[in-house]
This record gives sequence, structure tokens and C-alpha cells, in this order.
Amino acid sequence: MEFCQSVINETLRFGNIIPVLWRKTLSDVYFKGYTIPQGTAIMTHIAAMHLDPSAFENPNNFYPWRWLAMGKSNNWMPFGGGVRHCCGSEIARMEIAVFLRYLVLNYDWELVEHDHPVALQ
Ligand code: HEM
Repeated sequence: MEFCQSVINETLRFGNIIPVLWRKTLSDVYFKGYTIPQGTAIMTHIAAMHLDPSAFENPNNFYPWRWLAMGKSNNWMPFGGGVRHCCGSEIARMEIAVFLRYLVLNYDWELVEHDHPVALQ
């Protein structure tokens, strides 16, 4: 079950179903020497976080085992965060787990190209 959760984490990191989130500043914000005026649209690029090599080693490789070693990561937020955090995240995780179990138990799997690891590109 722990590995199944790692596969789900990695799928959500790699798949980036929702790549960006939008917010609007409600007041002037001072950040790293910049002033962001009230009313500015802010795009949070979750996909860029998920594929950032400083946060995830070899980010373009689908590697569920990273989660066994890493546990959690503050750079992983496929369900958003804060007050607007996805309220369906747990049921979504459960649905994915049921779907994965069905796929694994009911089908035989083989790599199409044996020497070709799964990677983006
Ligand atoms: C893998 C599947 C899913 C992903 C990746 C996902 C992702 C997200 C993200 C990123 C947000 C935050 C949007 C924002 O901050 O602007 C969100 C919000 C939300 N999600 Fe999901 N979601 C998933 C499945 C579900 C499911 C299954 C449900 C309902 C059963 C659901 C219901 C909602 C609702 C109602 C919100 C709005 C929460 C609010 O604004 O207070 N989501 N989701």
C-alpha cells in the first residue's frame, strides 16, 4: 500500500493535471525586493515546481521509489494548498488506488521498449 501511494504521488507530480493556479493580491505585497501592487494576478506554476531539479532529482524520470526515501515534500502540491486546498484530494487518491489495483490485477504488463526508461520528452 505504501508503494501504491508512492506511485500516486509520482503520477500526480509527473502528470501535472492542473499545471498552474491563479491568485490575486488583496493588498500590496513586498517580496524579495519587489513590490507587487494590490489587484495583481499571480500565477503559481505547480508544474514548474514539480519538475524543478533542485526539488526532485532527475525530475523528468518517473521514479515512484523517490517517495519511499523522501516521504513528503513542500514542493509537491498537485491539490493546491491553504484555504482553497482541494477538498476532494482524499477521495481522488482512493479512486486512483482502486483504479491502479484493477489495472495491475486484471492485465499482464510488459514494456514496449525494454531499454527505454519512462521519461518526459
Ligand atoms: C487527481 C484529481 C484532482 C486534482 C489534481 C485536483 C486538484 C485541485 C486543485 C489544485 C485545487 C485548488 C484550486 C485552486 O487553488 O485554485 C482543487 C480544488 C477543488 N477540488 Fe480538486 N482535484 C482533484 C480531484 C477532485 C475531486 C475528486 C473532487 C470532488 C469530489 C474535487 C473537488 C474540488 C473542489 C470542490 C475544489 C475547490 C475548493 C475550494 O476552492 O475551496 N477535486 N482541486
